[in-house]
Amino acid sequence: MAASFISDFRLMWYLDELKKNEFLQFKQLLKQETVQRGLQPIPWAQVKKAKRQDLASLMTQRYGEQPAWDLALCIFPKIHRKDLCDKASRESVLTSRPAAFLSSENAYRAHIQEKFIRMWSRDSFTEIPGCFDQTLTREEHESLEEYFTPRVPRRPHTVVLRALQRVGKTRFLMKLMLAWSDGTLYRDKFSFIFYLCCRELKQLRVTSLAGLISRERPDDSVPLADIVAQPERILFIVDSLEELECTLTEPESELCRDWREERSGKMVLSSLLRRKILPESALLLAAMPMRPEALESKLDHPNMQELKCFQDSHVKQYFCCSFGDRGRAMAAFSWVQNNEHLFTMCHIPLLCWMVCTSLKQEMERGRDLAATCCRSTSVFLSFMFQAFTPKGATRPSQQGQGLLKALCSLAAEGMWTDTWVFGEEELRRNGIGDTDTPTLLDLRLFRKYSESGSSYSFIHACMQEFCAAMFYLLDSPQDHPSRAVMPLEVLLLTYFRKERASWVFLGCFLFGLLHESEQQRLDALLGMQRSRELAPQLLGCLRILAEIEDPEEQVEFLLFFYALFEVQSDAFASHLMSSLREAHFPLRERPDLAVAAYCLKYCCSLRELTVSAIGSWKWPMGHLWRRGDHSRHSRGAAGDGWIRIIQSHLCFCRTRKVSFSCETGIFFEVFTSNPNLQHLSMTSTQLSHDEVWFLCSVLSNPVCNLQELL
Ligand SMILES: Nc1ncnc2c1ncn2[C@@H]1O[C@H](COP(=O)(O)OP(=O)(O)OP(=O)(O)O)[C@@H](O)[C@H]1O
Repeated sequence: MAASFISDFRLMWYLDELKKNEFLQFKQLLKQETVQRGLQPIPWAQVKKAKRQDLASLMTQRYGEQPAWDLALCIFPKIHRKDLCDKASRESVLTSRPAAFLSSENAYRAHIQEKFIRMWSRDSFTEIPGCFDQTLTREEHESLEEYFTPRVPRRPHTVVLRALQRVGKTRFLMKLMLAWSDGTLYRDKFSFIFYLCCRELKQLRVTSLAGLISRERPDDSVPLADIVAQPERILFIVDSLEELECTLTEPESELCRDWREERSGKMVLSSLLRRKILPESALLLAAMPMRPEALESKLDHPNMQELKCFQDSHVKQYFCCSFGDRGRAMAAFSWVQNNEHLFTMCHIPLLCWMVCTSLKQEMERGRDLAATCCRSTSVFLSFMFQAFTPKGATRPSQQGQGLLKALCSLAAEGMWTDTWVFGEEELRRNGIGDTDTPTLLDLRLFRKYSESGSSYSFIHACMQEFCAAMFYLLDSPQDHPSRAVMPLEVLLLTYFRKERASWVFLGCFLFGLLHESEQQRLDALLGMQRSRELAPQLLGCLRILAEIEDPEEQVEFLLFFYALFEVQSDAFASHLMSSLREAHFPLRERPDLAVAAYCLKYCCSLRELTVSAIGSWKWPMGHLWRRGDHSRHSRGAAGDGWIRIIQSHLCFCRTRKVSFSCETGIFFEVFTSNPNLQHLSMTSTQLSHDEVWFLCSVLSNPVCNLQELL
């Protein structure tokens, strides 16, 4: 855009930004200001009736372009619109730059646009045309603008976007880059935005910040030194921070002090994040919530944000678009919505795609979803079955079964060696040949880890966990090519003791595969009947765990509960749970409630129960109770239903000691129906005013037999 064009219309554009009352004040102050400066005032009658465009012309004609502009800049702060002066000074930096600078900037923007459009289409099999596109929504746009609006004057900005794995962080950053490259975002804020992906950075043994920037610039007509001379106009985006395992605790002496200094990729990044190089630049980091640990304390006043990419409405929209047929889509959606586990899964786009793919195919084959897709294990099994069964066949070919076996072997090795990205050697060791990788990519089980190189990962960590669980049904760990792979008993202990943070669903999948209704599908998929042999062994391990002394120290109850929930065997659950005397578990997300409700039903000998509600999940206390109307209960949210089920289980059990450390008193009501409950601990519980009222009313209830309240 020509600079002269901008200056001709500049005053009018700025006056356009004023609200009606601000524009009136501007006119009043214009009169005073011209008098004070000894300038000849414009007749008030003309000023009074002038619209914004007219006033801009009157001022420019009477005083000349620059003096008219200076007058306006002096008036804006007086009407509390200093932001317009700030905007003007930012723009003047932009327009005063030499033509070479502007053309280099434009070339860079064009390069970014091309690069990110290419990246977008590379990994887009989950995308639904016309459903989610490359444009930022209005809300996304507003929050991104807000992130870099000064909160603390003169402090450089560091924003951290946290979100779970595969939730769509990179996708969001791609949209940001595209919006910036076409001039709709941060136009006045940043001349350059550099996107650094830790996945790629990890592969660089030696580099410098200069090197990282140069990799991205197609034209070097402007020396790099000129670009970094204005660091406040640069934004660095760092994606997948957790990949680099950058602890940000490296000794200061090892960090770079200059953007040209060479170090490992990790050290250069650490120097940038710890503000040793280009400290005035802005930073936007995307990372998983807890990785690296205590990130917040290691950065300079970071603005921590949670990225919510795929919400309930998106899940619904995704179902509608991917099914095509609205009736079927809505049937499948309401089926999923009533299943806490599947619905939670669907908030990760990739898993939502997987759920839709499985449900759609099961529905097309006329199968009952309640029988084929009711738990996470069954959905994964459906997906696998469909992926490996050729069109028109009823079961996988022998060759397919061989590949599946190799895939499961790879997954098991990955779990034990904490590997999520596999190179050619690991693939070959586990029996996956060069010709198999395109098949696995086609089946959407694998994805290429980075554009360059030949490393692969499962499409989602859950998929790796599922395949690892299947390995134990397929093969004997002693025969695995890697000695790291341990026997089943060790796996279960490791899982239930939560010794490995990255093992989230492994144990659940293992037990889920034992479910009666999976057996036949599993036999057909694997071409053998090992699951029946394994069942007693697995259940025996669970029994040992349930009977150990001091269980709280030894196992994570909730994981144990989840495993039982996946098996869904009443006989087994009651056998294991009926002797359980203590249970201690946190409730973090909505599915935890369903699982706890299922298991507590069988805990008839429970003596002590500790339930803590942690995390940001909002407890629906408001639905359950309103002061002055204790009898009315609304069951709006699905979670309310589970709370009521838990309450009703607690009503019947002989629990005497109930140690609650909830953030709210959602279970208080049980004290009004079960006199066996005699002890309540609420240390570190913070009750709202309403909840205190509720507790008082519970305590005065004749059925309440509380003897001890801590
Ligand atoms: N709105 C969406 N609609 C459809 N698919 C999506 C959407 N958002 C993300 N995806 C898909 O989900 C997958 C993961 O997305 P993305 O790589 O952006 O997530 P991430 O959080 O950056 O992952 P990671 O944790 O591996 O860094 C990709 O295959 C992407 O195409």
